Amino acid sequence: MAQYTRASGFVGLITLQNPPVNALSAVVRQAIVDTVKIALSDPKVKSVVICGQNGNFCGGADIKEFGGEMTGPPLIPMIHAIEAANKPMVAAIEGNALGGGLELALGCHYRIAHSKARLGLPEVTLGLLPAAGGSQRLPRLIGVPDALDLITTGRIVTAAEALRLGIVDQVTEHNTVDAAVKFALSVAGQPLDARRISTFPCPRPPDSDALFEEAMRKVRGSARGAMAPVACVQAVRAAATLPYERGMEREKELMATLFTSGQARALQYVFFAQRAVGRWSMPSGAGWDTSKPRPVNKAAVIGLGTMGRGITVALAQTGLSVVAIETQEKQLMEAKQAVTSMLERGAKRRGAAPALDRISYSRNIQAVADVDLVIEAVFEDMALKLEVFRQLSAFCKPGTLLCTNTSALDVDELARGTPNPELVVGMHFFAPAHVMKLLEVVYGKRSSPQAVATAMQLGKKMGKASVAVGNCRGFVGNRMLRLYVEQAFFLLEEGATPELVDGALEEFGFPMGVFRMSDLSGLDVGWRTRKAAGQAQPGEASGQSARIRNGSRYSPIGDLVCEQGRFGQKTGRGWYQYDKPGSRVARSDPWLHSFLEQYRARHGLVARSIDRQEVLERCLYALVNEGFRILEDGIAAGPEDIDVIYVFGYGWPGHRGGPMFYASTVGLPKVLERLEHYHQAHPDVPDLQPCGLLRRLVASGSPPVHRWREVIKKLHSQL
Ligand SMILES: CC/C=C\C/C=C/C(=O)SCCNC(=O)CCNC(=O)[C@H](O)C(C)(C)COP(=O)(O)OP(=O)(O)OC[C@H]1O[C@@H](n2cnc3c(N)ncnc32)[C@H](O)[C@@H]1OP(=O)(O)O
Repeated sequence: MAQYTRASGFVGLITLQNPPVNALSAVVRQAIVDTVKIALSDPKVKSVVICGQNGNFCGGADIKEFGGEMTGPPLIPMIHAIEAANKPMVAAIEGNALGGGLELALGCHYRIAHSKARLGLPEVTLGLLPAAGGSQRLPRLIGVPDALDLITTGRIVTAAEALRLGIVDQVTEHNTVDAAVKFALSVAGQPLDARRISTFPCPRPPDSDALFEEAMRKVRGSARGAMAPVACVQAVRAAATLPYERGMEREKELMATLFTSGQARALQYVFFAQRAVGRWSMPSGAGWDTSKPRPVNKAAVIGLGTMGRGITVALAQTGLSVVAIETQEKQLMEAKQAVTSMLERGAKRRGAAPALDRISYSRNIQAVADVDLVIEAVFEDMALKLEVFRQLSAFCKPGTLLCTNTSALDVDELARGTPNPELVVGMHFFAPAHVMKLLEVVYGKRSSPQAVATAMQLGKKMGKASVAVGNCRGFVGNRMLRLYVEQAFFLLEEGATPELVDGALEEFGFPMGVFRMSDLSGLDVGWRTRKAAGQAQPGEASGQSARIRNGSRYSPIGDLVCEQGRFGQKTGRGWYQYDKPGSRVARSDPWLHSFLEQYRARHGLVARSIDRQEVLERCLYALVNEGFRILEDGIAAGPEDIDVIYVFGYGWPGHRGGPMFYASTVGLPKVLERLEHYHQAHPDVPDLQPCGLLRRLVASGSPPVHRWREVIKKLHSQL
């Protein structure tokens, strides 16, 4: 709702009240309409201030209402009434003014912001556009180029930047409502014609056609099939080329298309999934609501390779003191230089001072003596990690949390090697660790809920989407990825090319297909793991037996490509060819195509025609099927956990909502039917056999994704 009071005798004060972010629900909109009427009809009131309760102006339209039937007064006429008011309307912005919240403020005649306020139009991240007049008012207020930037990216700006751009009229360090009331009194009675943004002409840059074409090219390049960024450009173009009323009509049309597209629903699901993963739980029942994190003020990072350096930067940027430890002098010096320049670059981007003095460097592991938490990031080798953990257990103060950054190793085995296994958790960072948004927090059988809570809180502080998952080979992300990549290899054997597979996946919305991604990350990484597991066997055998491991189909194609020294971009050759080692532009490679032909001939395989639909179904449904197994095994607590991991760590397109959400939109019966079909066609691939949980969900009427947790809970309680 909204509370109406009078301030300083002559100012009507409307306070939005809808915790926690004062979202513009139907009730709030109705209350705004009612209180504005009261203020405008009260002859004693000379001007009006709109503010939000609890230091937060407004987080925008109530996203939860988007799924259902819209009730209550619509936003657009409400904001028009505010703009048309004959008394000065002043927005007092503390905390967040986002989306519809900022659009409401743009309807006011003046905007006063606190120095810590954050303003933006992030609708594009929810698959929408600022359709309460924001796409038409903002360009009129700050010009087309800046409006395009903010609206197409959803970028949130500080009060200082908002002042510089002309979004707000004044920034205060003091009480914002007091400042706004004082300001409102000072402008009472002044003419308002020049303050109604909708009446401003939109400043049109001389080269506006080129500007919009460039903006469209840019969003099409990065949107990967997402509709909202394109619609945002179209809406701003309407602001620049049409009168306000017609621009509003265009905004409405574009919004209607987005609203019913399915992409908005997917992105809004991701928004809530991101929040849901914070409410983590462990199979014991312990979770976020029962486990208190330990305070972490000082942390250590052991091992300053690529991952260790990124983790050091991420920790220092969070405000922690960090001891960065590397035993080799030369590597320590190199790492120090690299960390310094990463921090300096980051600070320059943010316009802040680099956090260089938060880090101390040491060659001595005993420097961990006074830290609260250690993140070990040495080479992925169990014996080496066990030795490091043995030393940490000797030198750390009691209660220090011991985290291992690993993408594959067994967290329980590592914990067993320490006297306090309850203090051990996995923290699977993604490279580059200071940039990538995902963190898998891996709890072992004996990890204490407090240790998990501490790692989860630290992840959140680092700005990561942190997901608590159980311990198994590959955890959640890599366990599912293995099957996706494996299907891509099988498709090559059956007649596909890397270009076909990558083309289908990139058209789906991945930034890179399997093979371009493998070239980027290095083919040798997986080869080393397969060799260690005894799967990759040197030398070329032929016939079917060469393609079987432990009774299941195996493709040695990746191993054979590696045997040629083709490790991807770094060697200038991989699944594609590159101009030179390190170059990034992938070109089709005739060598690879003839290698595939010879391979098929040697193994008696007849190439068949494969279409993009089959590529998608094989790769994506195999991945989704493993996701169901992960849920069945209790490694992830719900589909949201898996979806957040895939959207934030594996390039899954957000507008498709993550793999489990995607499966629900395809329809679980269809996913089941296609998996059954492919399993029948490939009985030597047991992973294609549909998971029991998937069958169970289909048998129980394919409930919507938000109800899967109930089915899984029931399933686990029956075991
Ligand atoms: C015809 C006109 C139609 C449309 C035009 C307008 C469209 C819009 O306005 S769309 C909404 C645009 N706003 C946003 O995208 C902001 C979304 N919110 C956030 O980014 C953040 O929540 C925040 C920065 C405002 C606050 O962050 P933080 O303090 O970290 O809190 P949480 O994110 O954990 O949020 C707390 C709690 O609030 C729920 N919530 C937040 N924003 C909204 C919202 N706009 N509508 C509904 N609910 C919202 C959030 O889900 C959390 O609750 P749960 O933990 O229960 O999920």
